[in-house]
Amino acid sequence: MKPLIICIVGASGSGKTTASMILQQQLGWTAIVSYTTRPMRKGEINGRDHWFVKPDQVPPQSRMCAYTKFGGYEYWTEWNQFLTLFPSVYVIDEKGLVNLQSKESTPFPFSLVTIKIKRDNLKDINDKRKARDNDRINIPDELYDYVINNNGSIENLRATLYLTAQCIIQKHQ
Ligand SMILES: Nc1ncnc2c1ncn2[C@@H]1O[C@H](COP(=O)(O)OP(=O)(O)OP(=O)(O)O)[C@@H](O)[C@H]1O
Repeated sequence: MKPLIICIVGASGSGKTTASMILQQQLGWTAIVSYTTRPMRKGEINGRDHWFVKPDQVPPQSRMCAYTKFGGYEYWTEWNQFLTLFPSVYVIDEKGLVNLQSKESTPFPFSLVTIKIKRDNLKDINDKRKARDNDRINIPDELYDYVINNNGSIENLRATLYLTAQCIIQKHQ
């Protein structure tokens, strides 16, 4: 069976990290944590939100699987991170997803499942983070495997993700 990577995409503050944590806690799925040159924000934890590294620690492209530049900072994962227990959850931006999709069959095959998280009224997100969303490319909703509206409570999100995960498991077993 091919490794299964669940890619979670969405605007800043839409709930991607929350969704990833729920899937890890609820289903025991592992997370693929990307490296970044972005400085750590308050409340973030190295190894949970990202692996935070200095610009001079960026490896050569040949070691990278998915790569994106977003808001002036680099984000990537390395091939060896995909050699884990599966399914794995991977919070990724649209450019990184397109990059990853282009590598789905090389150098070893894996299956991608894409989930878009949408949330209205992102009033808590500051302008700097909103401005960075201008760096994003638009992937139409219909090209995602699942689109989840995160406009209710976190409990609602938890319930929707549980059902979505059951669908994913059924399809890929
Ligand atoms: N359904 C919800 N109800 C209430 N709060 C929520 C809900 N979903 C997410 N949040 C809260 O919104 C904030 C942003 O969520 P989260 O960090 O998961 O977003 P994100 O998409 O990962 O953001 P970023 O891309 O900027 O890292 C967090 O404080 C989270 O607890």
